[in-house]
Amino acid sequence: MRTVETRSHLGQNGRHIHRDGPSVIEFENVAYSYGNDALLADVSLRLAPGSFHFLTGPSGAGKSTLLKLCYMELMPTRGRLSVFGRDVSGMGRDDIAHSRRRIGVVHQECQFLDHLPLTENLSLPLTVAGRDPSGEAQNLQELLGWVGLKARAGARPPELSGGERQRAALARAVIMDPELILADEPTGNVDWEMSLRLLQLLVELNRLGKTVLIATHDLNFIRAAKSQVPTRVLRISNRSLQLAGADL
Ligand SMILES: Nc1ncnc2c1ncn2[C@@H]1O[C@H](COP(=O)(O)OP(=O)(O)OP(=O)(O)O)[C@@H](O)[C@H]1O
Repeated sequence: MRTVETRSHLGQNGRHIHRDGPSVIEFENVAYSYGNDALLADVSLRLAPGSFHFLTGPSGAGKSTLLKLCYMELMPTRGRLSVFGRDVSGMGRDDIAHSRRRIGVVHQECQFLDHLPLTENLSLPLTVAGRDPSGEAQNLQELLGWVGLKARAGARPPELSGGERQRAALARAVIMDPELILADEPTGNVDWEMSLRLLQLLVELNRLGKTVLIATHDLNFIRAAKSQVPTRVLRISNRSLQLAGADL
């Protein structure tokens, strides 16, 4: 693991995190409905800076929906949601875009531009943010090394294995040095060895001070994380959030 190299780039926000500071995310009695029926009702949750949380629950319970609320892709139907201390209901488009830059997202299905090599795919968030990727070449190389993909820098996404794509997705999610990482089933398509490798990367990011929220069905993955880092496991059940039992 190339911890030292990576710290120079990824520790920038982490170093300043006060773990007892304002919540990164706070749900207060939040409800969300796609149609008439409430999918989530009365959800209250606080993610403290630097905390590591899992979100679990049956398929269709609303895990991805809750992550989308955190990323402000969806807005609560009822209740109050604050992201980095700001009530999302008062945010305009620019505020949302600004807050999103502080969040790195790893999706269930990694979306890449298939015609571009990996390095260019990874530097897209920089371009979107108006930064010149050529000035960040060193950071890009460090990130590729950190996720073990230096040798694959010129490969196009369809040439990558499932595990390589997941690690590339994680590298892309953290290229802007986010304070919060949201991962939706990051181990969905990879074997156990690769799951552990991804876990190691996520734990390392958390040790650099980043707040981590992972939605997963994979109880073994959760158990492996619990042996390495203090975590809280939340379960969506009956449309609300509960702390999972000590069996996990
Ligand atoms: N855009 C949408 N419009 C209407 N219903 C939706 C929409 N997105 C999701 N749903 C429904 O909301 C419910 C929760 O979906 P969600 O993806 O949040 O669950 P999940 O817990 O992440 O599931 P899984 O573990 O299978 O990924 C599902 O019944 C789903 O069909």
